[in-house]
Amino acid sequence: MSAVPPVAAPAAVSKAKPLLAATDIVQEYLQPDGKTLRVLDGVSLSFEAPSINMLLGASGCGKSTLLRMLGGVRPWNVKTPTSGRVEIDGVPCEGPHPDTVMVFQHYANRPDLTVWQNVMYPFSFAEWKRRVPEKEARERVDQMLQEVGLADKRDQYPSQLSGGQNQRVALARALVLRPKVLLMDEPFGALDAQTRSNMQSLLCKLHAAHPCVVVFVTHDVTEALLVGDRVIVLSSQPARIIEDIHIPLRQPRSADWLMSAEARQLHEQIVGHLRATGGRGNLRVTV
Ligand SMILES: Nc1ncnc2c1ncn2[C@@H]1O[C@H](COP(=O)(O)OP(=O)(O)OP(=O)(O)O)[C@@H](O)[C@H]1O
Repeated sequence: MSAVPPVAAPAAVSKAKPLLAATDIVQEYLQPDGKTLRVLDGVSLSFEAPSINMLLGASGCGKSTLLRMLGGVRPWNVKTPTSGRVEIDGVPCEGPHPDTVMVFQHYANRPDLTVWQNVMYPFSFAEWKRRVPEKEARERVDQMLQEVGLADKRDQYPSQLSGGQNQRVALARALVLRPKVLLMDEPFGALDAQTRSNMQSLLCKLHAAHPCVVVFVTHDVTEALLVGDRVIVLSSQPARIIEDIHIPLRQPRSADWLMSAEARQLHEQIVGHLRATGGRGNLRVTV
């Protein structure tokens, strides 16, 4: 009998840990009537490389719940997540993480601080004092204000700024920390169309200069297509992932591209999913 030739052992495949990963996430909330509301149902997502990832879904489906969870923000009286896990760089994320920052629609600028002081503000906390020497922090703030186009407003207060300018301050305060993960909850939702478009372009520019994983909640399909490298669509409550689209064309994407056959097909696909989920209102479709 001839000997069976030895089979070569497969080469070890080294797989980099994702920058951010959520695995089998279930979130349930106890309702005032004693019933349990399941909001997220087995959501798994992983983000390997710097990219802008848009999260779309009907109002109330659980987008903010998922986003806050990715940032380690836990409601004080609720076990979050009910089951499943979030990891940053392969390490379980149990609470707010220094490499993760959040930007909200209501930009949370301190009214008693100037623009410069607002962007410098995170460096007043012990963790950031330890991480970044004061001289470097000041240089970073000056540089960020240049990048967001607010160098000439550095001594003004938030009440003296427009909504778009205030959101630039919030974005500068987030990116000055050079985060690995930037979580954005409808950051441009309250802005007029022109300002919103300017902010979308600015975000793409800033992201190219400061690569990180951005997870961006929006109701706006056009915004998702213009800004996102990836568009993740959630079903209505309880949320599951029903579509995960990678957009190969690099930003900045033009309004002309939105009229292309490729963009129109993607738009129809996403809107179709959102409509099929029964989208309880609040779905903005702007193409
Ligand atoms: N701490 C909590 N306790 C109880 N229920 C909660 C809590 N936080 C959120 N919920 C419920 O979870 C559901 C999802 O809320 P969430 O804010 O995550 O949705 P969303 O998709 O971001 O909504 P929207 O698009 O309207 O902002 C809602 O029904 C909400 O009432």
